[in-house]
Amino acid sequence: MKKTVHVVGAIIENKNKEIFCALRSSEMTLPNYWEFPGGKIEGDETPQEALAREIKEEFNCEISVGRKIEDTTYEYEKVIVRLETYLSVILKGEPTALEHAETRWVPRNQLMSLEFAPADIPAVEKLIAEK
Ligand SMILES: Nc1nc2c([nH]c(=O)n2[C@H]2C[C@H](O)[C@@H](COP(=O)(O)OP(=O)(O)OP(=O)(O)O)O2)c(=O)[nH]1
Repeated sequence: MKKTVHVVGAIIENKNKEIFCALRSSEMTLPNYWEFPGGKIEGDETPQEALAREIKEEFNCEISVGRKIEDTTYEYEKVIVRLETYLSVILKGEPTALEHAETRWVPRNQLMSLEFAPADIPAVEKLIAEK
């Protein structure tokens, strides 16, 4: 049976209403797809705690986690991913990509021009529809 992993992604928005998007590197699982950065929830972490930890680990900055945007489950070839995404803002620091291949700040109406991981598409569509 396929394993289900519970993943959280941060939809970080700046003052210009742009959203922080990160390109998974060729060394990561699901390489070369754009994503909302984050990762798997560990132990008894809340989604908010997991997100803050992952963003600190992967981008060396501090975020504040706000409202939930989407909660979708997507079945990949080898794994089932439950992805919860939360709107977030940067509290401290500038995000520096420590593991990702590239990062970009993108206005909502241009999100579709990036090739997002399939599990992220419902969140992308919701963000575009909101504005
Ligand atoms: N972080 C994140 N992962 C996503 C998104 N969309 C999506 O399908 N995924 C998938 C990719 C991975 O299979 C899984 C999370 O992996 P991860 O690489 O971020 O987390 P991790 O460091 O804890 O895990 P790993 O790659 O070492 O196995 O969820 C997304 O928007 N953000």
